[in-house]
Amino acid sequence: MTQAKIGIIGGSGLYQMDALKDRQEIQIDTPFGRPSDAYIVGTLEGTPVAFLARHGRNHHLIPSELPFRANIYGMKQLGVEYIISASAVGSLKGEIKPLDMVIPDQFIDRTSQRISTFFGSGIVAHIGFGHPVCNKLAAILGDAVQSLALPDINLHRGGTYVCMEGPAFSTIAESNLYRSWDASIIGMTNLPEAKLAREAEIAYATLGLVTDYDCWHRDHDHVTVEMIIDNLHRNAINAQKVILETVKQLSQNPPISEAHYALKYAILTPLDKISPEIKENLAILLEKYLK
Ligand SMILES: CSC[C@H]1O[C@H](OP(=O)(O)O)[C@H](O)[C@@H]1O
Ligand SMILES: Nc1ncnc2[nH]cnc12
Repeated sequence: MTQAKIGIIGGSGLYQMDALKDRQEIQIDTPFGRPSDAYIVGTLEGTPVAFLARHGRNHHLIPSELPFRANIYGMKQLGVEYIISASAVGSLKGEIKPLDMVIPDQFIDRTSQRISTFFGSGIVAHIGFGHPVCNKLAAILGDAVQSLALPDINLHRGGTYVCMEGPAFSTIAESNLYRSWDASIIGMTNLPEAKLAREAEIAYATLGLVTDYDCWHRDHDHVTVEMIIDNLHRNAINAQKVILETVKQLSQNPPISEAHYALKYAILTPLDKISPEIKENLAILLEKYLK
């Protein structure tokens, strides 16, 4: 199978990378089912990357339906070691305005219907998740945004992303609750992805692309898809520039991330007590520990 060390997950509005050359569509089947769509593997200015549209290219999957495990496992099968995730988010702070970019360093889980682990059914592992984002990848992403100096767009390094279930947006009471927790942005997808990426020993960082002020701001209408569609398009153009620059910097100097050895001390079940079936299903995650 064609391999790529860098994976890109495109969210709402970002369904492809225009600059991707030598494209190959790769359909992958995983022990956790089919990913959201085919991976588009190709090169960005000479660097191999794998792109996946999180909701499918035609945006046909709601956040609760996303096959998160298959998406991350598929990336692992392609040899991905770094995932750059692009996501539309609502702002929970006055100083974070639509079209700004936020690189969160924390998450709060408000989901209820997601499977966020590869483990269970006979194998127990507990990864550390105090720092859910790879700080080295996040720094490269932030430097890429800064080096582009996009007019009128502020970069916010750090901040807490609230991951809600959706698909309906929040109530005012919920939005104000998250504000009282000092959270910065809200979305519906990134937490399960970040957790599974960590279990798969893939460094993960998010480029949050702000589309709205959710529903808490007195001077702004409550978020609707109709209201944010224009911002989604503008963000998708900016996101592609940032991703291109990030890939350039990352390929020149790929850092070793703590994510790359997240499973080293995480597995509690003795390896010789793990069934052959589990070993086969999780082969790609466990192979370096089973040698
Ligand atoms: C654009 S409306 C809400 C939708 O957008 C975000 O998607 P993604 O994170 O994939 O960019 C949010 O999480 C919701 O799924
Ligand atoms: N206000 C919001 N709430 C949840 N997800 C979002 N994605 C973009 N804006 C959002």
